[in-house]
Amino acid sequence: MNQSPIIALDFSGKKETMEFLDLFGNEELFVKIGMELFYKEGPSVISELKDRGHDVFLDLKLHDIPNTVKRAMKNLAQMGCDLVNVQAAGGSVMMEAALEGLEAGTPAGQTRPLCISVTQLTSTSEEQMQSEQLISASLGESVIHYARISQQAGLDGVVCSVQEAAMIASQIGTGFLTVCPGIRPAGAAAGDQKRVATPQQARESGVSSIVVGRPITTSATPFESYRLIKQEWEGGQA
Ligand SMILES: O=c1ccn([C@@H]2O[C@H](COP(=O)(O)O)[C@@H](O)[C@H]2O)c(=O)[nH]1
Repeated sequence: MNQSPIIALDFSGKKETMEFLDLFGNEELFVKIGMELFYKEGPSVISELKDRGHDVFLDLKLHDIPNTVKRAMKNLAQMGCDLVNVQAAGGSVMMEAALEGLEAGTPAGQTRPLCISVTQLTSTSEEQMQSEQLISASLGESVIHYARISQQAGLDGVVCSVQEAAMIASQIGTGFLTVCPGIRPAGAAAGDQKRVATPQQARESGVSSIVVGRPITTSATPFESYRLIKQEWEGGQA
């Protein structure tokens, strides 16, 4: 998978999104479309981003009965995105159905989008998980459990925080993707994120990919902020 930081394009519409991306010149990016942008603009925003040469993570976090997820994934597979996701809480049968849908919808001669599951949102604290989801395990145990059933269902990886990535790599294997939001350069506001880490901590923890939104999208100089985060993530010169 493309190792560049994944930029979360949490914008209200296509115009604002494309004006933001124009600031990056010809840079080939890995971008993430979430619910806000996709529900406003629909599939056309994916094809426009692909035409611009970007890799696309469609972050809709599907969570429904297996039949519904399978049929939805069949449609998503035809949109040309590179990475999609589901909620692990939907269960292993739902995750298997997601993969069946992706296989069925992928055009002949193309490879299916990678599919990962969300374990515990990076905006969730252990206290909140235990009191609101009534999970008595630790947050780390919950994430590992979800990662394990996701791998058994055939998924390619998980969304988790940097804090759980090394444990997943040691218990499940380094080939299993750990895609980590909640990334904040030192001193940046966490906002609604609870389990945060810097790009350097992400690199040192061996995560597969980082997802970064507001530290880039709300920056006065987005390309410069992206460049610095990428440099810290890669551990070298920009
Ligand atoms: O557990 C999760 C799953 C998804 N996200 C998404 O990542 C970005 C993070 O944006 P920031 O502005 O850097 O906080 C956002 O699009 C979320 O929907 C996540 O944060 N945590």
